[in-house]
Amino acid sequence: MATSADNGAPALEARHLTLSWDEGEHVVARDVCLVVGAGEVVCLVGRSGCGKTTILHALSGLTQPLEGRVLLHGEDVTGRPGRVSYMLQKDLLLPSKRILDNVCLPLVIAGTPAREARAKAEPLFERFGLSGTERMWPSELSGGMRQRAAFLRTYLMGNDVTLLDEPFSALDALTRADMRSWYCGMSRELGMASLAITHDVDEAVTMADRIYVLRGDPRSGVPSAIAAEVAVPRPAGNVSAAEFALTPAFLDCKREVLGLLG
Ligand SMILES: Nc1ncnc2c1ncn2[C@@H]1O[C@H](COP(=O)(O)OP(=O)(O)OP(=O)(O)O)[C@@H](O)[C@H]1O
Repeated sequence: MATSADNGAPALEARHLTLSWDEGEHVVARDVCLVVGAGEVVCLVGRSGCGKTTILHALSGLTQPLEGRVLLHGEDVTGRPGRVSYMLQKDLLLPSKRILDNVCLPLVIAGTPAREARAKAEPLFERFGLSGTERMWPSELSGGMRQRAAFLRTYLMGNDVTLLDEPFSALDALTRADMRSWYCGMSRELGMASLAITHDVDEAVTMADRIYVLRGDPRSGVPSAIAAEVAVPRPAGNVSAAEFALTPAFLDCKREVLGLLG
């Protein structure tokens, strides 16, 4: 696992988080520990309702854990929002703004003059596969292109840790597969630390370097916990995600994760 260059600490670390949505009345997850290094894509998988989003909220600082700490490059940021990027299923592009102005929004909100923000964003359009869309409206773009624009907007927030809450699930199957490959390549290339939650085991094995398996049933009073950490045997060289999905290594890993989910 890669660590940040400056102090050797992981980009993101959760230490013994215990979480609740109602200040301790109902515990959703207990003693959650995980790390994500720079240049890594990590998935957190678990059945619906087991507490994945609750964990992501705590990691983003939107909520305060009952116990435990969240560290960014070794710094305690527990309960402090705004330090990591957060990608949702919906792209949340503003329909009344052209794509260039949409992706510039975080910079403009942070006080960067619009002209300067555009100058910073424009050179990135090609890298994000968005060339030619600068002057277009969100309604003119396909779902995949809109999602790329949302990723560029997130990237411009300047955080090197990104949390993803099932960001591809609103896309059709083919676009979803393309976007996963594209995103993971981009995230690794830029040295970002990405943590994605999903209940789709195929998606997790396709995307991740490592998978944390979350198990429990908080609705029945059984708080979730990390049952295991599984390393994904990523194929060497230029093997496409579709080809990887047909290999024994992929199927073995998928079987292991499904077994752990119970
Ligand atoms: N405000 C709330 N009121 C009642 N129950 C809640 C609230 N917030 C979370 N929960 C409960 O906490 C548990 C965890 O919810 P969470 O959304 O984190 O799960 P999840 O794994 O992300 O689910 P999904 O995959 O369906 O999105 C669920 O059992 C849910 O019912």
